[in-house]
Amino acid sequence: MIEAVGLTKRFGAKTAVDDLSFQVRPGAVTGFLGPNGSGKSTTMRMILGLDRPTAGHVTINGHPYRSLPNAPRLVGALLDAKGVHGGRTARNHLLSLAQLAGIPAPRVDEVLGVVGLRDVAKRRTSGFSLGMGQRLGIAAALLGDPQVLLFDEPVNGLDPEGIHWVRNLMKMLAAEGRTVFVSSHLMSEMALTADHLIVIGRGRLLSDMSVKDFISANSADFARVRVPEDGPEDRQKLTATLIEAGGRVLSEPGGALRVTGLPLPRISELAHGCDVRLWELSPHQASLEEAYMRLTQGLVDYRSTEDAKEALAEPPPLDAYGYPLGSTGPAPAEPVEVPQEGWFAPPPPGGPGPAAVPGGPSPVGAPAAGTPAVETPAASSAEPASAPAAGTSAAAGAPASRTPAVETSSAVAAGEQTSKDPR
Ligand SMILES: Nc1ncnc2c1ncn2[C@@H]1O[C@H](COP(=O)(O)OP(=O)(O)OP(=O)(O)O)[C@@H](O)[C@H]1O
Repeated sequence: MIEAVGLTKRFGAKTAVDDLSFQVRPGAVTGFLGPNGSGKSTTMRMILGLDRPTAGHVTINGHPYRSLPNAPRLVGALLDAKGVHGGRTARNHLLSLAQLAGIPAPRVDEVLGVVGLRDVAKRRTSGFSLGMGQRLGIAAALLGDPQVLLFDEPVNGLDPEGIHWVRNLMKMLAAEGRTVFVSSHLMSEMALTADHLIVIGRGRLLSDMSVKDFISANSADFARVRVPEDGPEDRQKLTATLIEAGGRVLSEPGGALRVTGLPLPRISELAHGCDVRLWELSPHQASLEEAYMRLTQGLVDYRSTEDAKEALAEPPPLDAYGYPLGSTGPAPAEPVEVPQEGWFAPPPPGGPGPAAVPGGPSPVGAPAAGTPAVETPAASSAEPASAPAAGTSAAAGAPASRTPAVETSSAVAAGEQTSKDPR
């Protein structure tokens, strides 16, 4: 088991790791996630005794790495696959590591076979591709048949077959009772590989829980409801009924409704009660990537100036009609388009306002009594230029008289919304 307590690392004025405490248990793959520069590699380096903590400590099976008897046989790590002498062959590289750790030479050929490099064992590593280098780094980590394994971005540069292989390898190592700690930016891969997640942002712990709990904690599940396309009145009627029953409703560009706050059977009953036929009633849960983006998007240090989410990171608080609070000026001619992002469901009834759901479609507040509050929904992440621009310009506008939320919804209902549904 790896255990960090109050682990902190400063480089001059920069705090790379800030009071981190966590445990990585055996028998499971623990994913280590965080945006670029959040401190993952520094944490791994401290675990391996390569960086000295400024404060706190980290142990492996109760001992700091440097005090472990025969550490190379207990702990294997892939930190930087490029850290190899290019003039050596793959086999000689592993052989030198084996000799330093007192590992018998036949083990070298064994691990070369495991990582699929037997045919190129006698080639100099300077000619290796990125993926071959990663495989060699994994071979080095496996050399001592260790109980504790750390992998920093192991699938970096691997082809799909290689990624699949690493996934199975990690799972197999964990199933054998080993401790497997692996960092990655590939969320789809982590979702398939990891059992547990430790997520950090700017050096601090953001989350420490199972993958399943992480997704439920950081995403809003919703029901997608679709009525026949020839029935816009039915759509309005159903929307009003759902809101009256305590649900929250977003309107999708494709015509479907996203509903939270009501279980699926209740939605079905309510539709039946108001005599509206349904074409679709399906549950939706966010992916790990969506949940991760939702948790970390305010903590990303490096972001492209063309990144659509930049405009969504810290939306200003909005008033009941989707305009920035306290703004004044001429009303826009068109209904307001709100900042949009793919995975957001409406906030739960009585739940947090827009500031608590960064980047989500802005809740437009309670409508006049009896008026359905359909909110403009998520736009395609494949269309980054249009959706945020619309949201940003709306936020930047300074209207004096407000366009009520329901006008936005009726524009959507009438098919005037041009954004595509990302799903
Ligand atoms: N030796 C060093 N000297 C100064 N600053 C450092 C040093 N090592 C890391 N840092 C800084 O510490 C912070 C955390 O870096 P680290 O490499 O641990 O992040 P990371 O989460 O592994 O990033 P990535 O996902 O991009 O690999 C960064 O701001 C980095 O610039």
